[in-house]
Amino acid sequence: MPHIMAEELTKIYRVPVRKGGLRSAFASLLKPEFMEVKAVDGISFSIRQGEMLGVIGPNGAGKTTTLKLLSGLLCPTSGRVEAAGYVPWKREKRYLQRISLLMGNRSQMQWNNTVYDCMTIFRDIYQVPEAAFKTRLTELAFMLDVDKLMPKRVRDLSLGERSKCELILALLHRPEILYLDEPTLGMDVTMQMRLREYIGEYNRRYGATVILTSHYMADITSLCPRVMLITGGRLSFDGPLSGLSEQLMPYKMIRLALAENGELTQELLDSRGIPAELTESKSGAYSLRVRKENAVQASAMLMQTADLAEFSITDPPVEAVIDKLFSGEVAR
Ligand SMILES: Nc1ncnc2c1ncn2[C@@H]1O[C@H](COP(=O)(O)OP(=O)(O)OP(=O)(O)O)[C@@H](O)[C@H]1O
Repeated sequence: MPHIMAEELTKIYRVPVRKGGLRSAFASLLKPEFMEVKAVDGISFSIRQGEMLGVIGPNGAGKTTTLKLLSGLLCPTSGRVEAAGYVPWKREKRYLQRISLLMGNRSQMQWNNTVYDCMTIFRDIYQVPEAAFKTRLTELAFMLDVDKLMPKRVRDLSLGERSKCELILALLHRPEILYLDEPTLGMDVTMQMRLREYIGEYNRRYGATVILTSHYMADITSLCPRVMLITGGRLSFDGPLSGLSEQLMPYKMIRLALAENGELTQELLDSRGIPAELTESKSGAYSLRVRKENAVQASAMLMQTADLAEFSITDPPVEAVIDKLFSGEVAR
């Protein structure tokens, strides 16, 4: 049985339309107009217990709305959703105790409290036994290097420090499902790596299901064997990362270096009918892009045409695929 499943999940926001000008402002008071924003548009998927899933997509694609629907912060407009045997939007206490929703751009902590006070408030809300609270807090604070922050007021923390404390709060009650929305936001590179390591470790140790959104591809590539790509509220891809590049960029990269005094130009490639596009050339080293179906033919022709010192053929890096997707260069 899947741990989480969604069927034709849809969320439409109803947003009041505000027009400029005094007359229109009065008119909209008397007869308000609304427009509909379809943030999530009929997506279906299922997730096994213990899976780590990365949700990616451009700004405004519907990633956060999906996490809010799964965690029960929002009620779907239509469709079905179930997690750990519960219907999230019913917000049953037993469900809320099994999950955590961490949003990198929102704080769960009261600004005037000390960090330690926030921890004890969460301990009480989730009824974490005192001994377990102490052990978990000590371990997490050590791992994330925040021991010294405990007496500090939340309003005095830097963004990265706050993100680390938010993660501790999210893990104190040892949830079996972690919904992480941009968890590494504002952290320096070392801390991002440490946090990733810990999330991986948490998943392995407790068999937790983790659903993660991030614009940092390293979060996704290092943690998530499976990715879902959401674009315009729809699920455009669900599968392994490598499959995503197959779908979005059906190309191979050829890198080669020529033996002394050789030169490779686009004109030469075209004149010999080699189906490849020269994308970079630097001191005798070249990068070429070829469509997958032409890779073998292009490689053979290159070997006949030029005196090669080095030759390799690879898939495009996933970061390049995502960059292209986010910049709108790849058809969605
Ligand atoms: N409370 C809301 N009311 C109205 N529209 C909303 C609301 N929240 C989100 N939207 C709209 O729904 C769409 C999806 O937003 P969502 O926050 O889910 O996207 P996202 O993929 O998480 O984006 P980002 O990567 O920028 O965080 C966007 O068009 C957004 O403007």
